[in-house]
Amino acid sequence: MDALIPRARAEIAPGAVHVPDWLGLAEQRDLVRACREWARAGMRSPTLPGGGVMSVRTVCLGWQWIPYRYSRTREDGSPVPPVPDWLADLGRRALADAYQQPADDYAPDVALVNYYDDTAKMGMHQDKDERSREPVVSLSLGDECTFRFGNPDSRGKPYRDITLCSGDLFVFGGPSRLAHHGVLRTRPGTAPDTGLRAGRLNITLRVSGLGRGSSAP
Ligand SMILES: O=C(O)CCC(=O)C(=O)O
Ligand SMILES: [Fe+2]
Repeated sequence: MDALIPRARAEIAPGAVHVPDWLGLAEQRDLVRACREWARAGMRSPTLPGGGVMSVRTVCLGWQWIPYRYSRTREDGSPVPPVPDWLADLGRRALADAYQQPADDYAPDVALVNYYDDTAKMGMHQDKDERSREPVVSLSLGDECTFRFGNPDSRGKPYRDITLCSGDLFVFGGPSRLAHHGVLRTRPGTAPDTGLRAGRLNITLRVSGLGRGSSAP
């Protein structure tokens, strides 16, 4: 993005807030390093029930998201490592800053780390496999993308297309918690020096509402 034009915090829809440049470069680099560590377990492209394979590659913390449910174990049967406390703390700080009110009770227990290569995208969908309707916190790292944020009723209009850059925060909750959203495209070569060689990373924090000991619904 053109750094000469500061991008302002914006409410994209009721309960959906974009906070540009929320993370400083040092924090972005720390997160990229953490993602690289989590990715050592292997990042996979989820297969949809219809047989399609997503272009995004994902590694999960807390609960494994398998379209369209959650599991305590990964594909190979190994347990999913928990969301680290520092990441949940970051989620609380993000929510408080986005909504400009305390968020001490926010306790994300799911983190999806999505990696987009230069051609990956994500179709319009709702995040609705959680039992909780607590807000979703999303952090972007690496290349910019065009993010489409719509409405809860359909994949179509009204929606808004915004650019998410490295370090940007996007939160959606309240009336927008079940809004459809997707990633239309990334823009290769637009990242600052985050330590990521290519592509885009997105960390999505959610509250599963599934409880500690429970199994997937
Ligand atoms: O990559 C993004 O910005 C969005 C990711 C997303 O919507 C999801 O993982 O459900
Ligand atoms: Fe999503």
